[in-house]
Amino acid sequence: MISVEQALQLVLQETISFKIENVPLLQSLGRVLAQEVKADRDFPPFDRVTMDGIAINAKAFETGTRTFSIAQIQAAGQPPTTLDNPDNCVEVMTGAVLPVNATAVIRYEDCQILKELATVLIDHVKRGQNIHRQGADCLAGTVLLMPGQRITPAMIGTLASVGLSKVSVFQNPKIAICSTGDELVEIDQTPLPHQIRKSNVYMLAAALQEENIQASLFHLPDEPEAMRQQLTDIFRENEVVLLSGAVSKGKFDYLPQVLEQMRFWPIFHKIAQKPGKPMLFGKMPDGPLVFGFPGNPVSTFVCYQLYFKPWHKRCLGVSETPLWGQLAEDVTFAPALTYHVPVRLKNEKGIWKATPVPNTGSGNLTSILTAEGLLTLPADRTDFLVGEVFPVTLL
Ligand SMILES: Nc1nc2c(c(=O)[nH]1)N[C@H]1C(S)=C(S)[C@@H](COP(=O)(O)OP(=O)(O)OC[C@H]3O[C@@H](n4cnc5c(N)ncnc54)[C@H](O)[C@@H]3O)O[C@H]1N2
Ligand code: MOO
Ligand SMILES: [Mg+2]
Repeated sequence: MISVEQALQLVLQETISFKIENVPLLQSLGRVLAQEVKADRDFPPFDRVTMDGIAINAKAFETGTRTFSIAQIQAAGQPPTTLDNPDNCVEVMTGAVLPVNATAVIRYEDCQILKELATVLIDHVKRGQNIHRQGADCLAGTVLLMPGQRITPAMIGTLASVGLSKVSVFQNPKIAICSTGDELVEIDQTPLPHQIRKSNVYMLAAALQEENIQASLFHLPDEPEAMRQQLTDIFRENEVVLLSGAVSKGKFDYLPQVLEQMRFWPIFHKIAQKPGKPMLFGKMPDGPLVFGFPGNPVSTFVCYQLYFKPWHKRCLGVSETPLWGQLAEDVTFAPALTYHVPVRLKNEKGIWKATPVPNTGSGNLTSILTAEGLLTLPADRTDFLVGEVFPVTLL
């Protein structure tokens, strides 16, 4: 059995290159950028007036002029006028181009305007005041965004500013999610007393939806030949297959043996962890990558979070910032397994305090309803004390 660290490393070694597609700007929200984005011009592209008021040549103020003749009015969106006499001023609006020869802008609140004359009421005027200088934010050619960034509303604003009506984003792989097990019925059916409704596949589909991936859902019966036939079709059509269940030691856990008959290339089966010990991972020759998550709902969910998600991020080039949480209660866990404890998280003065949620085992889906993260406690210890710090994965 391999360790959590080894398992993660083996999963991350199997990254694949996603195709790139061009989508209309607004459809790129939440997708991952696949192109470098540079400023197409200086930002701001001209000396921009930042207050409504009058533009003057500051030299005239310095030599004692206080009252200026209003020569023109300049709105935003107009080409710049020229201040050809230092005794004149131009009324300028926020967003307007600074008139040629003007070197300072004085707010209307600091002037008195009477007919065609503007008198400055303040004693100090600094050259460059209320002017956003051309290129002050960035110069043309500056790299603003890099591939691997998830597109946010603020980024949409930047993409719009540089004129990208279409954006290159990574295409997601075709993913299938398969439930297994004859005890499962569809969610719109009334289960018999010995049956349960499928939940894992919906949980996985929803988690993928958060990543903007629409997966197709399948169900495999506990019958090897039918399982093999269905998998043949699923493997032909998909680049990644997420399976839930049938990977442990039960008489009807046919998945490992069926996959073996199909020339599946196992990379690992079983990880020294709880939950999720029987996880299976490998690939089909010239076919999809296969994540075989253990069927217990919490195990499926935890393995998705700890192995699929980092794999997906790595494929997209999305960087991850490791997070740490401080145990808020003592925990004892004797087995020589890494223990992923579902925790509630509370930030106290910049430190994430992690409180384990009551947990009755990995069959209990409701135990992770209140959890906000998983605190990963190492396999080589039994007692974990309040105040100790461990890696956290946000859920
Ligand atoms: N003798 C041993 N038995 C078990 C071991 C072991 O090491 N030795 N490991 C246990 C652990 S840990 C886990 S986790 C489970 C994993 O089992 P499987 O991957 O084989 O999954 P199943 O047996 O098919 O199902 C387990 C459990 O989960 C329910 N399930 C499955 N799929 C769904 C679904 N789509 N929606 C809702 N619930 C689902 C299923 O009904 C079972 O209750 O094995 C332990 N056993
Ligand atoms: O590890 Mo199993 O994943 O505890 O239920
Ligand atoms: Mg089983």
